[in-house]
Amino acid sequence: MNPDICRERENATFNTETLTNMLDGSAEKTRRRREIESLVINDPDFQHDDPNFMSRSERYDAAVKKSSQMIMKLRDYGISDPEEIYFYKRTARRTFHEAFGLHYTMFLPTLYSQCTPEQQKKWLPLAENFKALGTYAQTELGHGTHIRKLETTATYDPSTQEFVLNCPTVSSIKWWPGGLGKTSNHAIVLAQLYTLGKCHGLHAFIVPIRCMKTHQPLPGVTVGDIGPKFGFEEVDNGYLKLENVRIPRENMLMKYAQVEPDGSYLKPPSDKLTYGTMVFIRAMIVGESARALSKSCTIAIRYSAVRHQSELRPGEPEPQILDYQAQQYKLFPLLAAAYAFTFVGQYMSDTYHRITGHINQGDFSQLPELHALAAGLKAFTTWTANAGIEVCRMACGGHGYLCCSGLPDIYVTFTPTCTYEGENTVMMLQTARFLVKCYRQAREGQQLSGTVSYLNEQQRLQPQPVSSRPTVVNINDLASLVEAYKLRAAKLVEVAAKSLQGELQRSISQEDAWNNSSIELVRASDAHCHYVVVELFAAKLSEISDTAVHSVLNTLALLYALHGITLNSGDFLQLSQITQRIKALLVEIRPNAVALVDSFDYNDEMLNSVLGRYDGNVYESMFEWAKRSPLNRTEVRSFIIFNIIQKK
Ligand SMILES: CCCCCCCC/C=C\CCCC(=O)SCCNC(=O)CCNC(=O)[C@H](O)C(C)(C)COP(=O)(O)OP(=O)(O)OC[C@H]1O[C@@H](n2cnc3c(N)ncnc32)[C@H](O)[C@@H]1OP(=O)(O)O
Ligand SMILES: Cc1cc2nc3c(=O)[nH]c(=O)nc-3n(C[C@H](O)[C@H](O)[C@H](O)COP(=O)(O)OP(=O)(O)OC[C@H]3O[C@@H](n4cnc5c(N)ncnc54)[C@H](O)[C@@H]3O)c2cc1C
Repeated sequence: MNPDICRERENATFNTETLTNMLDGSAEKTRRRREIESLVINDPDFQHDDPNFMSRSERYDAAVKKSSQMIMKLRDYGISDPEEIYFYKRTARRTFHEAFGLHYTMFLPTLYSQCTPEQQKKWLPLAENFKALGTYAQTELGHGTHIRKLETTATYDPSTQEFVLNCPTVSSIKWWPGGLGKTSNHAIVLAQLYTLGKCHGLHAFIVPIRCMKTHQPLPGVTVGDIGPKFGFEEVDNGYLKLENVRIPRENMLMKYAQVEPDGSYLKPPSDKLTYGTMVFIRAMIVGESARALSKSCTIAIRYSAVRHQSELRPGEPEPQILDYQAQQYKLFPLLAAAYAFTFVGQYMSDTYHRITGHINQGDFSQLPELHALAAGLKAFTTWTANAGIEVCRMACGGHGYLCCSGLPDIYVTFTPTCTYEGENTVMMLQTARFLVKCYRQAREGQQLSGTVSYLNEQQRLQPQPVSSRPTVVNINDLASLVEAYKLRAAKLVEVAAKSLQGELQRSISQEDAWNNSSIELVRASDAHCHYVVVELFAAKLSEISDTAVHSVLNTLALLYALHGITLNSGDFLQLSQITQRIKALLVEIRPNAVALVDSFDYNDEMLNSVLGRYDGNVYESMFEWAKRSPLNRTEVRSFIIFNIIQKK
């Protein structure tokens, strides 16, 4: 064990196992998680070479094999709990997505949430036994964000009681769905529904695309892979062109809207229920932001504890780079954000399941807030985590740029979360739409609830414009900082609402007024989400009984809140005092930095990083990894080429 990393662990002021248990929910949950992870770690079938040594095709083939093995093994182990399946899979797939990913994350959830009981009786056994292997085909070449303008059509033919699906233009070709290129034999296709000559907008249909016996594309189906991407090499994102493909009427997902055999249309309680799967994934991505950022911090902080470089005091040995204030200022706010997002991810998941429970009982009243919260937190956390992974990579110097560091793979796998499932800017504007509506309701004296109730508070406190009030904070008191974030959010929501109002008074259209206020609208959503994150971090602290753990997390929470103020100093005051306080907090966190990342409890296999190894023996393992590179399988390669050139 590297002596530096040993010393770091000896210096910790809290028990990492206590914090790990808290993150898992209990000591028993930690034990069970580790037990499941060890099933993968000790399984020779999952001890394979680094995908970075493979071609794209080899990576895809290996991913399909792994997905298949996981299905069989989970069955053999009798593991059926969704959370335990997730622990098993995330250990086996390490940093990468799996070939069957869309089947699990979007195809199955759509069947669960949008099929009638009769449809579930038919399709769930097929899908749960992987006879029907599916994807979620919504995006087209011409439209990803503006889904009301998607062009694929599903036209009802009452004479045969079938829908006829068509992609009438090049821009209507389905493009991007994961698992579409080679893997899936079915797709949930989002198409404009036409019946009795009228268009009823976007609805979901189960469309067979390949023969379940031969896996060949079915008649009228053109399907394939869209080619190499920035990352996601294990996933065959594909294209799909449908030409007069007929499906039975019963293949329209009819839990909320129906088409009768005669073609008459029965509309849903809300036309946004078709969008339900997207809300689910957005809510789940918040937790993925926490995991990607916490893995990156684990790698960068452990490496910074064993890397010695440069000279801090003349004549002294080279210090650990973790002792540089500049290195601490890069990494510790991200460590704080990783903990913050872990708690927000838990809150978002709980809130999603609570509200969808009400929706399943027919109460749709909280759907707008769920949509706004999932959209905003997905954008807020992925933008922060995306930038943070890059900071962690660069904080590791040249070795961070090596694939064996794990950081490039984490980055290229995570970065599309800022785009898919709702492009982040668009998502922030969706949240802003909800905030402006709530602001206006508060002004009219309506009582708000949930995460926007502060808009009532700010109205009651002082009727004059919120934006005129100074923000004074006690920079050592988290509750005071939460109030500052709340006031900032209220201010920026008011600024955005007043910008809209001003634009409208210039007698331009609602739409132009909206577009001309987009900067303020996005900033208002960002401030709202930032307040929610800080508030949830503070709320979590109140649940922690262990004084040592409470103390170290309180320090992280103060750092997260104060650092956020420096990033948005225009919205707050007292900058110099805050900078000094931040420096003092960095010093406080320093002895616990490694213990804090240890508490995330990522085993080396899942971390997949020679820099972030638990034992800190970085250089030895880097050299071993490099020697396994395919280019090193032969000594004389470029020399032969060189000789050929020389002889010409
Ligand atoms: C288990 C872990 C999983 C995590 C990892 C997963 C890995 C998987 C890898 C990749 C998967 C990627 C899959 C995809 O990308 S699928 C495609 C995703 N596409 C999108 O997200 C499209 C984004 N665009 C939209 O959602 C919409 O176009 C829109 C931007 C929201 C606009 O929609 P629309 O034009 O209809 O709406 P308006 O803006 O006019 O608003 C009208 C009212 O509707 C409300 N609204 C909008 N959307 C929703 C919704 N989803 N739910 C509820 N309500 C919604 C909106 O608030 C307006 O309400 P109001 O009352 O103000 O009128
Ligand atoms: C790795 C990956 C996996 C994917 N998997 C799937 C999948 O399985 N199934 C599926 O259906 N799709 C999938 N997608 C597609 C994804 O959902 C879309 O790319 C995403 O919705 C963004 O749409 P777009 O690509 O059309 O971008 P656009 O909407 O064209 O965005 C381009 C730019 O325009 C801006 N913009 C657009 N509209 C507005 C607006 N109203 N106001 C302000 N600015 C605006 C955006 O902010 C952005 O900067 C995947 C994408 C990726 C990268």
